[in-house]
Amino acid sequence: MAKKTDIKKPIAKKAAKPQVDAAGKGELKPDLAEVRTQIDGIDRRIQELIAERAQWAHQVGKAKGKLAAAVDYYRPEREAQVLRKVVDRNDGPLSDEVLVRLFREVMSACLAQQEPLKIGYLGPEGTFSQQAVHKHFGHSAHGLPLASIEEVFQEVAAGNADFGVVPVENSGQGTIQVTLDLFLTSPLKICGEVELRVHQHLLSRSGRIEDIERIYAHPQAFAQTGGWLRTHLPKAEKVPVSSNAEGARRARNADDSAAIAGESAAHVYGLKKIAGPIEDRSDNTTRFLVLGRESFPSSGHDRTSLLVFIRDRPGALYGVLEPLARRGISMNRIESRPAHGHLWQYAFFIDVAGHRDESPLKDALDEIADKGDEVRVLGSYPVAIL
Ligand SMILES: O=C(O)C(=O)C[C@]1(C(=O)O)C=C[C@@H](O)C=C1
Repeated sequence: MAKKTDIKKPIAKKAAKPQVDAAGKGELKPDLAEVRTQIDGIDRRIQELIAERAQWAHQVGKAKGKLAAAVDYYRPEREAQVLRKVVDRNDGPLSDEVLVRLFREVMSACLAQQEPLKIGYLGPEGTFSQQAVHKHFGHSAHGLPLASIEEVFQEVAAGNADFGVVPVENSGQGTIQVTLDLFLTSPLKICGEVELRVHQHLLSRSGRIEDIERIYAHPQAFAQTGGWLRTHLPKAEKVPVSSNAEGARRARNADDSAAIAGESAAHVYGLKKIAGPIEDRSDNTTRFLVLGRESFPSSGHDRTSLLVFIRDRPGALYGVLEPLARRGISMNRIESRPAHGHLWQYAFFIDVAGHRDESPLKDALDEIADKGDEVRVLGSYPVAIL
């Protein structure tokens, strides 16, 4: 839980009066009807406050002037600041995760008053990408399931989706290379990141493990559950498919088939859970990036993704990293990919702390650009909040 900065307020103005319990053991318990009266009163106040907040959010919309579309009202840096304040104020009993989720939904609904945002993601429905969309944009945003990560890039670039959500790395399996490669040629900006705990489940029509001869899953899901599968279903045929939800869709049609997918796919495709969670590592987390067409200002706690094309000369990579290190800028990721069209030349994807418009990162980027290496800022965006 967050650092406590607030004085704890009473939960209700008037606490429910305790009573002696029916069994007469001397234990005090509150009167149920009175507790419910208190809850009714609080609910009324919460509802009034949510309505009042929605009216103010509408005023914010007007203050921004007459803008063309919903996408112009969305402010990721402001949302991050609102959520950080929620975490900072939290004094329990609900967890930071729960409160952030609730406040995200409130903001999502406030923004959708103008018009819901359209968010492209790797479909079909029931994928972890869809869960990431809900986690970051709330349920008032309109999800647009697309056939491939490439299509997510294309639809955002063409303006058919306001933003896109694409997976970029998994804590156990590493980088999703297709995503990085698409940045080599895309003009899109990264304007957010989402971290999602990924829980895999074995799902089938009957829910009986003894029926299973074939398993459908995305190659990443097979990699994340290899240990469990070797122990429990060593003889089953493994069929790789384009997404876990696609596997669930196939498993729906045959009693001898199962899919590895998230719980939401079980609901969407009417499957039963055979076992889960079955991932080999309990901290299995996937990081997603939010793609947009614009850059946003600093939120006060940001990360910047850079794409650096290194010319073939001694110490070239050092020349890029040294100005960052000298200023104490921490780097939490570096990844190289072959630069398209240049044999044996490499593009480096580097994530660093800070925002491109603020010192010390701004000064370091100016210095690197002066040396002649090509540095593209893919985006500066708020560090993921829970
Ligand atoms: O503060 C703003 O700019 C708003 O539009 C309000 C609000 C909110 O509900 O707090 C709604 C949507 C934006 O993405 C950010 C914040």
